[in-house]
Amino acid sequence: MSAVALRLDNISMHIAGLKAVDGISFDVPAGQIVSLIGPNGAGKTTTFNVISGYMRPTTGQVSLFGEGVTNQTPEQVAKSGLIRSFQRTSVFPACTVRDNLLTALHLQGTTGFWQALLRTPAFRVQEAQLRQDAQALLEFLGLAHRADELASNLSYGEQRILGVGLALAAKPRVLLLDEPAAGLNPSETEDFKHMIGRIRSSGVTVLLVEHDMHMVMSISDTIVVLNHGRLIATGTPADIQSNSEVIRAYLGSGIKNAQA
Ligand SMILES: Nc1ncnc2c1ncn2[C@@H]1O[C@H](COP(=O)(O)OP(=O)(O)OP(=O)(O)O)[C@@H](O)[C@H]1O
Repeated sequence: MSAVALRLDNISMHIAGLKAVDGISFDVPAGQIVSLIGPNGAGKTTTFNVISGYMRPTTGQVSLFGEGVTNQTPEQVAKSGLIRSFQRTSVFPACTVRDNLLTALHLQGTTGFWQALLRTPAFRVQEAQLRQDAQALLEFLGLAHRADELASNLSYGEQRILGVGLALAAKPRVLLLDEPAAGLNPSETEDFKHMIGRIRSSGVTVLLVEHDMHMVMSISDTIVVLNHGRLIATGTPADIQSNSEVIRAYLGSGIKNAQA
């Protein structure tokens, strides 16, 4: 049996009297791509907010590789290895693609201000390592040919990929992706899909919220379906596509289009 990367145990989140999330429990197995789907207002973003420490749940526990992270701040959760990439791009537009990644990698660096100022040997060794890491990340993202371009000159799809690169620079064990395909054209969506596959192959567990059912059905190992704050189904893409409650609540007549 594979290890559990992320476990939600009876999570509820009441907001102004509304049960935005109502007693949900599910596991994200290590090394899998798991998608969280459901109609608008189902509670997906609220669940992400609870997992990543932006909201304190009304009830329940979140654990990451067996360690409780409920009620930790987003910074503490990130330190524990869970990084969230937001739907809105968060790149530095006036910096080159390479400098964006170097800045994100620097945030993980261990040498301090004085070492940097005095350019100590430790600083120079780390600097060389960061440049190598940035190059490896550029190649992983498929952005090596755009390395010296200003981020503001990238297409929307490339900026989204760079945004994920900034999250990867933090070396996550679990990556949360919020609607990665939103606003992407079909070829950008295809590129993004392949990149998510490469992220999984590199050993990072991925949990995503996504409305693009082509993407969800073709890349997910497991799908978790929410409706009105409750978990109504969990299973493989094939299970979910034939689940009558999910079809009624969400997939509806779009089921044919949802097939990978
Ligand atoms: N800060 C808030 N204040 C009031 N109500 C909220 C707040 N956040 C979420 N809600 C409500 O909680 C419910 C769940 O919202 P949530 O954004 O989690 O759904 P979602 O599944 O992410 O929807 P979408 O697909 O539209 O992003 C909705 O009824 C929403 O209006």
